[in-house]
Amino acid sequence: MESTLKEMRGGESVLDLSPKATVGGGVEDVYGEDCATEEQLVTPWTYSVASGYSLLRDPHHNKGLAFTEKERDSHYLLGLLPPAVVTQQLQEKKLMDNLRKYQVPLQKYMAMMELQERNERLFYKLLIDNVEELLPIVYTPTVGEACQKYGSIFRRPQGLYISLKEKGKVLDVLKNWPERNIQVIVVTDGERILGLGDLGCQGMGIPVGKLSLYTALGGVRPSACLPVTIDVGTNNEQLLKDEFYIGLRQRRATGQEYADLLHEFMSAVKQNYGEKVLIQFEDFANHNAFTLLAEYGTTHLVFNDDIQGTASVVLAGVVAALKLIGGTLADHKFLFLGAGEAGTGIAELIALEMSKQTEIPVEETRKKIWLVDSKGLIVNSRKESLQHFKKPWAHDHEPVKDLLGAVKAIKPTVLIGSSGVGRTFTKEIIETVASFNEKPLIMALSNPTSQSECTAEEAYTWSQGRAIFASGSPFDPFEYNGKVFVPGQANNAYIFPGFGLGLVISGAIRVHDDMLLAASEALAKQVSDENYNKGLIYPPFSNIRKISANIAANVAAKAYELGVATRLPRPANLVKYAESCMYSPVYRSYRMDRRHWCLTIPFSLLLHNQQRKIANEI
Ligand SMILES: O=C([O-])CC(=O)C(=O)O
Ligand SMILES: [Mg+2]
Repeated sequence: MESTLKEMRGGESVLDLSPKATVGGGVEDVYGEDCATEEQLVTPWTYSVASGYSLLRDPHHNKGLAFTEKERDSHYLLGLLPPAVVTQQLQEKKLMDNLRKYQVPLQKYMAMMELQERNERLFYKLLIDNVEELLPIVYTPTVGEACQKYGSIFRRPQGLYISLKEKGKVLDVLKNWPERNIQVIVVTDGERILGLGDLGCQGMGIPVGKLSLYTALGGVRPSACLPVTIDVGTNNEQLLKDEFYIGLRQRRATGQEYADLLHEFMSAVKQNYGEKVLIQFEDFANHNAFTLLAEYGTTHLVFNDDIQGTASVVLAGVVAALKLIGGTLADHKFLFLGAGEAGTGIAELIALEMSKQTEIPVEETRKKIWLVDSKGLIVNSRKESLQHFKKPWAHDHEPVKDLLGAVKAIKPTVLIGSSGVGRTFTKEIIETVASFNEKPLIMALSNPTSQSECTAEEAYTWSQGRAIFASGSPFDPFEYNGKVFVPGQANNAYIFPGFGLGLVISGAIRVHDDMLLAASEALAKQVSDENYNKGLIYPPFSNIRKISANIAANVAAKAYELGVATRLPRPANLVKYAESCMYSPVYRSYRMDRRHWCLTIPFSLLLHNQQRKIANEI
């Protein structure tokens, strides 16, 4: 009985004893049952959806004008819609026409959020079919501005808010979420949103945006995704004074109080969803990001996107770029501006890959990699005062106070910006790097666009068209001396959706560095000669579902190899399996059929009785 209740909730049921509509089977039904959780394997073979007015208000099932005459008749919709019946394609065309009329990206963002709340399938259809155009709207850079203004643009809450007020009740808060079969959680505490700093509770835009990409780019069902914001206060004075601020109006809790709330959250997640739910940490400040990953990496399925996802995507770009700049990984010398989550995470994964390729110990390969932070080059004489995650990067060298000095002293072949501070790759710095490299690899990773270390135009112009350039936020193609250069987007969006899908389909219970290398390798392999000819070191996002399936397959294969996969037996063809598991946003047809109706009613009654029983127990 208990399982029936779970299944019906997982099956998006509503408690309604009026005649039920059933949803015809489709690929994603198979996904829900075959690829989701064990419990779902026994899901009743009919889903119930709301009818009438509530069906039009239910974003999971609403199709608007695309409801057919038959569906309108059988689902009590007659008169509730104007007479025209249109296809999903026509709806898509109209929405794209409307979106393109907005001049301001934030208006497009708000229109997309409204669509997500009104008609989820159409939202994902639009996003998947127009990914290159819409990614910068629902994701970086526009999502950054949306977070900054979240208090004013806030309409309906999305995701789950867990604040200090809920201390001791976090499990109850999780139970308030309507979906039961959660596979991926993205959680932030809002302290370091992109390169924009502490945005407190308004950071919610990030987990919401990342999870939209989990579905659109990685094919994880929307109902299996849970965005969470942990609100422990904010140190952002402007927000604390803002009358429209939506979060706790207090300074950030730290130390034991912070650790206790996080611990309660992590325990409640495991208790409520089991050990196969992926918890992705996003945009935590350095001091907490490393601690949380170390603390929960051995007990939970956790992944830090800023440390590990960014590392994997940048390693893929560097490996792909070798075709253009020549040499092996170990032939290159790397210099980073920024020694936080992204910088040290990328550095470590590059050192690890170098070590695997050369069989030289990682302690040695690290010496090819240099990092600069706000106090200058990280060198041995600074070791005592360095934060623990910077210590492995302290090499023998005399002190150097800034990036320009470090560029001159180290003479890197690869320059990577991960400091969160915009416009720090100056003309002099790029000209200096270009003076001793035929083809310097320059990666300006900080987000959003305002925080990028340099623009695409600057990188190409100041290197006289010789730089291989990629950036965290998107830049338009740029023409220099008659040649069009297309900058690649070195953004973890290439990695996390496929990476997460790989964990989900294999039922992995732990993340391992080798899986990050596997994801990276799969991504680098997707770059074609046509891409290279344009100076690209990443494949276009328009192929992202295929890329994600390949990443997922490589990650899942590694999970099986490492013995951390629980979904047995291992599917023979993991790429095909990953593809077959992906959510499709195409509308499902709803039918009314006596056979189903008869079967649906008893389930509903059982559910109804079960709910009543629970209510009595409470
Ligand atoms: O969200 C993005 O675009 C990439 C990312 O994780 C960050 O900058 O923190
Ligand atoms: Mg991030």
